Amino acid sequence: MSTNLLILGKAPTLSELRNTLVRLEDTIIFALIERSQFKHNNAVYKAGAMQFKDGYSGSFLTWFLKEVEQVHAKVRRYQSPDEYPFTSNLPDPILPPLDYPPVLVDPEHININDEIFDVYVNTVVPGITAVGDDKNYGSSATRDIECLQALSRRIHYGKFVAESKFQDPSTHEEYVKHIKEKNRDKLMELLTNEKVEEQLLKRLKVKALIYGQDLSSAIDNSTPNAPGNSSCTSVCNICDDPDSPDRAKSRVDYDLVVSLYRDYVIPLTKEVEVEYLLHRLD
Ligand SMILES: O=C(O)C(=O)C[C@]1(C(=O)O)C=C[C@@H](O)C=C1
Repeated sequence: MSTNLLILGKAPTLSELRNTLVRLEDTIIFALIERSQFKHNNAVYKAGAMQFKDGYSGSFLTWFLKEVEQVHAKVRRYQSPDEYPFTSNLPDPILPPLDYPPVLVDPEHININDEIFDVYVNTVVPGITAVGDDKNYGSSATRDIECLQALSRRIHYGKFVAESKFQDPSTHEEYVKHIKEKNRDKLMELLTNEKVEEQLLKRLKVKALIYGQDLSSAIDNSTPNAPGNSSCTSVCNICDDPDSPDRAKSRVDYDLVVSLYRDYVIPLTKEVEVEYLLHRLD
């Protein structure tokens, strides 16, 4: 987990927030790599597939998530303004509250974890894992929870990003106008920075290529396209050829990581930003 900017006593700047988003890319890629070592294991996600002694009829993942969140709630995880639970009716913390300086104005307490859970279980997991069942249910669900928490934190960070954009004197009046008119499209247009998105997707591909490598081949100089091999000309020194044998050996499909961000992580972050802004003046 990266340094928590939110207990430092001042509102983080947009560039500090973007640095946190960049660090979270690493957390998310490694979490996906960890999950992808196990098969799909559909029994983890299917309600009723596993028999609970207490008669619980949901899925193993939802049961596990609830148990984990109960413990985390007790040590005040969800009092941090960048942490959002997936389950409800959680216990109160057993520790005194921490004093977070108020940065957000979030009257609706926006939480889109249901949507994140749905995308993760139905799209991400089948995409990053091999078909089949290897019975590693506990290990798979543990990794799932790590992925879900990292994705949720990243996406809900959109609130802080939106707040910093709202406070920026160069665009403040425009934001106020669109918020007052409840103009969702104009807000989306104003907060979108295509260049930042483009750079992010490029960086992500390089990271996923590098982090996904099997390093046992990288230290063998005779391996074509191994990092350090002078014949490789790509930016990260790793072959990006879809037919390369290195690609088949990658621990995670880098194009899938890029499409996860392009199709879900960035759009959901922007959805959080717009929702937050729409209620900013309530
Ligand atoms: O960095 C920003 O300005 C953001 O709002 C974050 C983010 C993202 O999700 O990475 C979302 C919207 C922008 O178009 C660019 C990037």
